[in-house]
Amino acid sequence: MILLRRLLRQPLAIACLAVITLVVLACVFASLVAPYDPYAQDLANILSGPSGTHWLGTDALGRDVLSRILYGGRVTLFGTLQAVVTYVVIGVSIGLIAGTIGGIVDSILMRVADVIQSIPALITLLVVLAVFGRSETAAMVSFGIFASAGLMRVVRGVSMIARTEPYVAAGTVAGLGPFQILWRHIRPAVIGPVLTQVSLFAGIAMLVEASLGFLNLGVLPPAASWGNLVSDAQLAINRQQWLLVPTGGIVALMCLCLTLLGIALRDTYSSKSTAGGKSLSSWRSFAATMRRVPATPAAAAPALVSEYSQTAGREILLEVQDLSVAVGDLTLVDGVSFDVGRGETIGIVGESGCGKSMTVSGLLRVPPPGATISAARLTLGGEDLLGLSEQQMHKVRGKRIAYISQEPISSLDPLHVAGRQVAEAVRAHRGVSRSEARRIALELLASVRLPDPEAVYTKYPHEMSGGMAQRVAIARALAGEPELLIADEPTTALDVSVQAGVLDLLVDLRDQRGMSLILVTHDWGVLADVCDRAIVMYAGQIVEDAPTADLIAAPRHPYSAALLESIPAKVAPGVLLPMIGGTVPAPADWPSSCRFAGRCRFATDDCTHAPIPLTPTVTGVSRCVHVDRLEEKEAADAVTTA
Ligand SMILES: Nc1ncnc2c1ncn2[C@@H]1O[C@H](COP(=O)(O)OP(=O)(O)OP(=O)(O)O)[C@@H](O)[C@H]1O
Repeated sequence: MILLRRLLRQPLAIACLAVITLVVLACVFASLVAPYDPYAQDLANILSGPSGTHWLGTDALGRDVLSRILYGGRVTLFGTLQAVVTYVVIGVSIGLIAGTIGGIVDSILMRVADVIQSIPALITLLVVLAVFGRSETAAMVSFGIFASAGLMRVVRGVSMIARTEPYVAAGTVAGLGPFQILWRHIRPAVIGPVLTQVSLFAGIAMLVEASLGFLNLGVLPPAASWGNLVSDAQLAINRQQWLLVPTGGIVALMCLCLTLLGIALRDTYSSKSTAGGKSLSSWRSFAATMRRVPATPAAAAPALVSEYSQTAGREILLEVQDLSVAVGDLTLVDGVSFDVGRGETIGIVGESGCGKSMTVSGLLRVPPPGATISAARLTLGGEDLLGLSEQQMHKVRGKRIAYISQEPISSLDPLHVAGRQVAEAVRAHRGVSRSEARRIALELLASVRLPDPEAVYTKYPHEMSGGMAQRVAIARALAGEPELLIADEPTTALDVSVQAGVLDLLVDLRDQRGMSLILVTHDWGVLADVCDRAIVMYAGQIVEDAPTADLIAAPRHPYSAALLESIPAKVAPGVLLPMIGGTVPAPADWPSSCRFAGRCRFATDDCTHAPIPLTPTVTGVSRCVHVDRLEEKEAADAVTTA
């Protein structure tokens, strides 16, 4: 609808649509509008030229040219339609299959397309006509098949790109099935380019049909088609040149209008396209299986046996052990282990590129293209998520574990109103009727404190502010009544004035619903205010995991300490903000020993020989051999302060 509305804002497109519609209707209803019988001859009035009685003149047998154009149009338009339908059915279905399934299926289908495209279409048409006894239907269907290879490539390309759109990934994580994703999100992305291609192809197919008629390979005289009318006009050209004007003109006019309409559609479509973005959003929408690996005791155990994990009465909801994400030989997340208790909030903190988002992608089993995930243990409420098939995991995502991204607007599909996207998730998870889903969606929009849920329901993402869109995304995440909500930097892209409101909302929803929260953040203020426990990540590993208050008061890893020292709020006015020298190394440069050693003021030779395991500290766990030096420093600082 948006496409149509935008198209109708272009005068040239309106004119082309009007001409095409008028001509098609006049041909379809030729028996009502044509002034004469197309076969009626008036031999006393041949090649007469335009007159009051014959507006477009008569042909060499005195037949009315206007009537023959209208009746002949039926044949040409029907032939064109046959080619277009074949082109669309084959091109769209194979393009969608190749683009959404990918892999070997895609390779095979694209090789088939290569073969089809390498066959010379016109020569093959002549063969088809010879074999099928001049059947125009066989010729036009064959032409549709040959041309469909081009459409296959277009649809495949668009659906591959659409598959990586943030709102498609968000839909997958929200628990929508592959067919719902295909119908709701990929189909609208494909419609624009398909309509453009169809319009351009229809012009070409019409020319091909007219050429067959011109060469007397289509319907035979006295039946009319636009092609054989041009042929008749050409035969009479020495006696009456006018005849070529209406017969050739109608073909030229229709081809021109179809081509201009195709160009207008293309412009409309490309101005509508939206940009993608980073995070889970730019990742693959159809998730991966997960490899089970044996636990490595040194890496996994300490995080799970820390004093905090053993707190009496603490009920563990999520347990992650030795989670790794790799792209080829490159490990991006390296043996991450932690757990989340029911109703708890865990913060994951670290500089950009430390693997926070990738850890979340691993948990959800939605890795970036080409990445593999492995873990020794992954359980939710005691259920082994590692053993689940992708179909079963799909039911967990969105329903039991929900996700909200840092890009609220791009996580919503620009083509659907907000309420519909929330209602769609409600239906996917609760299996209720449309009207019930609408009612629940309105309730959810109200629960995220949107002032006028009815009005928000009908808004498109581009009509919303970032804060409003994030509340809609949260409402959608709540559709499945999740036990765990993962929020990847949920306030980063928002205006400072609305950040606090969104965080308060998350905390209130957590408390009201008894949900657990995993917050990925760069912001220590958020950690201090909201999180029970903080997990500090550096270069794909957990380097410290401790209750937030303890970690902030006395960090047990030099990286945590350095991050805390560089918080602007902790630095006195006029004093230069301490910065951590250097940057996080790229995954290919991660050493097997301490990864922070190159930037660490405590680094010694001990740090650069062998992998450093996580070891228990008085507050949690730390991956540092100099924890005692940090503790000494803490004691010295305490004395100085006193
Ligand atoms: N598709 C990919 N292929 C290869 N490497 C990738 C891919 N996506 C991310 N990476 C790398 O993985 C590492 C971890 O990235 P990740 O996005 O998890 O970091 P992050 O801590 O979440 O950063 P940010 O705070 O900027 O979101 C980075 O070095 C990044 O360059």
